[in-house]
Amino acid sequence: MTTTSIADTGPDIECHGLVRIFTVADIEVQALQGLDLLVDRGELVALVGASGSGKSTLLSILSALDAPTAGKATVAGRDLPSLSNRERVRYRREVVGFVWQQTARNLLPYLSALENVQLARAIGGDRKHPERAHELLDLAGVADLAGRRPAELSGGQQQRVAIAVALANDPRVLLADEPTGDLDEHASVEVLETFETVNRELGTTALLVTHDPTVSEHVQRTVQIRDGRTSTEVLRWTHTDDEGREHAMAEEFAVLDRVGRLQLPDDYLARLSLRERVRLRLEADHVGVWPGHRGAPEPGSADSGASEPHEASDQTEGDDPQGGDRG
Ligand SMILES: Nc1ncnc2c1ncn2[C@@H]1O[C@H](COP(=O)(O)OP(=O)(O)OP(=O)(O)O)[C@@H](O)[C@H]1O
Repeated sequence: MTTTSIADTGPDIECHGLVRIFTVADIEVQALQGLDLLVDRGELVALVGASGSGKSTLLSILSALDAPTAGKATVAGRDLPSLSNRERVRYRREVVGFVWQQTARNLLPYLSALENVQLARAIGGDRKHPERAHELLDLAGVADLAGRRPAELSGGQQQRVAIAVALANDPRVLLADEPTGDLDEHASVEVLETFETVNRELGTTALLVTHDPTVSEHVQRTVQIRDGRTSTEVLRWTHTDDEGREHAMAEEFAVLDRVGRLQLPDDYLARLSLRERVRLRLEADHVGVWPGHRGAPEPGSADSGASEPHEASDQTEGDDPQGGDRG
């Protein structure tokens, strides 16, 4: 469904400094600790991360099921924390579609695949185009199973019907929480390929939260979340060489937030014993990072002196990210 209130420019998902604190028995858990995330219109992005890193918390906020403690969360131009109850219902019906891990949350067991899609369309207010439900099942590769109920479908088939249901009202953004969590490898690939097809054919923006290591082969970007913040991203693209052969390319980046923070990968920290404080040096085209603890090797010769030990009086208190050698 196209509504005039949906923004046509800018990223489809925009989170800045997102914080979510849960308080249980006077103990605070910081599930999201200033998370930044941008997903452009038409992107297919996977969000991965260890258990407890904050993935489901983020998805609950983007689904407008939960509100952040602080920070900004915008989807298709809608400022989620400021939505009224009524706007939230419309948002969930018209702007976003959901695919959950559990079939019971996606499909009604006593309706056929086709009836599940038709019902979702009717709830969205469109009873005029019955052929659309067939088209969506066809897009998801399950048109021949239209008359079957969920119990008569395999797990992978159920999830592909669930994708058709999620698309019933032509949402701008598709959100999926562990959509392949209960599936074997073969069925997972079929479901991930269905997300790819939907993204390619309909241009629907999609964010898939997953533990599935094979997801990276099916998306343009994999964002890693660590301790409630996005830490690294892997971008993928196809390079065509001079002989016309296509090569799948990938490169990993650290995420730099708006105030210049980044998380170094765990294995870098371990390999160089980086902890507590590090020395930084600004070079012509890069920034060097060295261990900063006492006895650690000093950076090699350099004339910039950006992070050399220096008189404390040269520095405004709090300006020195390394803390210098003030001990
Ligand atoms: N309702 C809640 N009350 C208290 N703490 C919560 C609540 N929901 C999540 N948390 C805590 O917030 C942190 C992030 O949880 P979250 O479920 O977002 O992680 P996750 O990355 O989705 O994990 P998993 O992959 O296991 O689903 C965890 O420490 C979790 O215990």
